[in-house]
Amino acid sequence: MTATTTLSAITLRNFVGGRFVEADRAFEKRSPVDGALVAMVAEADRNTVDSAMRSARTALEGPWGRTGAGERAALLRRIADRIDARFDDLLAAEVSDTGKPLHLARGLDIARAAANFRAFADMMASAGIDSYLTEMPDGRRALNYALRKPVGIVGVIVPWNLPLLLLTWKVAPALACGNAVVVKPSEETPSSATVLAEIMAEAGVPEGVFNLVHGFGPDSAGEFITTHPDLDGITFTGESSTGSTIMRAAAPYVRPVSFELGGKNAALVFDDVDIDRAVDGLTRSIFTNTGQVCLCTERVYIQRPIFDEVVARLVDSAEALRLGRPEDEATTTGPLISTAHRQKVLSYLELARDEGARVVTGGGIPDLGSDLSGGAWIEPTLWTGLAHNARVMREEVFGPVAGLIPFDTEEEAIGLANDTKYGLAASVWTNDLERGHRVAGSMRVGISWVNNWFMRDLRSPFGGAGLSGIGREGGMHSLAFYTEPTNVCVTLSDATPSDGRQA
Ligand SMILES: NC(=O)C1=CN([C@@H]2O[C@H](COP(=O)(O)OP(=O)(O)OC[C@H]3O[C@@H](n4cnc5c(N)ncnc54)[C@H](O)[C@@H]3O)[C@@H](O)[C@H]2O)C=CC1
Ligand SMILES: O=C(O)/C=C/C=C(\O)C(=O)O
Repeated sequence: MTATTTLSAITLRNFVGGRFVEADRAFEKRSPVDGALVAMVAEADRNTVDSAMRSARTALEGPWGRTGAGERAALLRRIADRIDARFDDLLAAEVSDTGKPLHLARGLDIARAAANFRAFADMMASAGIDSYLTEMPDGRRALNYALRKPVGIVGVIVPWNLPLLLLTWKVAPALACGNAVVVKPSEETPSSATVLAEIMAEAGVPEGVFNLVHGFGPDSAGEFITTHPDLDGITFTGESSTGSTIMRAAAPYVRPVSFELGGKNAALVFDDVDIDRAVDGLTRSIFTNTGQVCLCTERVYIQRPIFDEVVARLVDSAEALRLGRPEDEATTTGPLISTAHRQKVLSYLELARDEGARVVTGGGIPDLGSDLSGGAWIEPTLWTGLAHNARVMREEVFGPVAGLIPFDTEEEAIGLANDTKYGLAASVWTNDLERGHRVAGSMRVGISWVNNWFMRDLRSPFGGAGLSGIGREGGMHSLAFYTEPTNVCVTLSDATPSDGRQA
């Protein structure tokens, strides 16, 4: 993506204080399908971010700061209804930015955006509060209860892989809890967030509660948000090293952060498994969204007696994937997000070869004809023959790739899967229920699936251990992050001394 000063064709603007505003600079968003220009995007400068922060503060100090949970839940439902009404606009926006297949964006990204608002509306409307009847040793009694208050202004910074899904996963609970937000989508995916800003206005979200600023990370909108003195908390999804940078920005102000970062997720395939089911699940877990989901599998450990068969079946599945234009219903797999990201993925494929991998399918740039030659296409790729400690088996690639490694015993497989600095997700494939529970429970990760992948319950904790993040979101975990409790302790009865006098 290139920065430019051409302003005449700006199509996507920043949304501050309830209206779209002008900017002095703009950048191009190009399609990863064929390199065509998708939009000129207004880049927010420091003043625009300042103004977003002021609008957010004004909203918090106004009627928004006094809304009840029921009122906010009703607002979230109106937003969800508007997402349904603008479904096709969101779909078009998401697909033109990412190049992902229409059916994927329809079934996953846009559907989840509405579901995120409805789920947190339900949770907020029905959530109780912490309360304790306290009995002191001397006989005094009190009622403790914790009021849930908004954190304040929350900076929401999200990546390009599941743009609307991840944005709404954070905005929905933040608004449910009464916060105001300043959000920055990735520079690669500005479109669906802009439609969401329109939806916020249509649904009646008060001015200043939802602010959208476009731009990059360092020395741009991302940095201006995370270093802003008036910010109260940061929620971020993206690369682990960006998480470190944002943590440093948060440190001087001791701001709460919630991070969902990278992964190097393992799948463990035992020889008692139903191979059809495992191959189907692994194919999805390696290649969905062209491998650009933080939960995707990049390491597959397969028990030795079925290793050759599973490898052959996975190769067949990878070769059956159809790369092509998103609007073609037969397309299973889109491009990577950009040619810059493809360069990174290709450098890992080169590294795999240098480290001694045997590439069993894929490994390069496909020839999809001259129409698509300007896109960020890459072949679904699998390799074998690498030791578990090879660099490419330890670092996140974030593409449609995986390394396949045999193992002998359950203990060995658990050790291999857990031998990583990441700790986001794992999947276990077995027909032995006891083993499924045992192995899934011993994974050092935030989410561990047995015989499935990416089946989500929005009430469950979501996040990662180690380099994969800090904290959890989802259900009550989101309500905990997006609120600041004030515990109130009220005396119910004073102590009664043993001789009967009042204390
Ligand atoms: N969920 C995940 O695990 C993801 C991992 N990645 C990996 O990260 C690599 C880089 O992709 P990026 O989109 O550049 O990820 P990133 O982590 O740099 O960007 C994510 C978001 O953070 C913003 N950002 C970047 N630097 C920032 C800073 N210093 N302060 C505040 N905001 C900042 C970006 O503008 C974007 O909105 C990819 O090649 C991929 O391997 C990318 C996206 C998601
Ligand atoms: O289901 C979710 O809430 C999130 C899924 C994926 C990511 O967080 C990611 O790919 O970054």
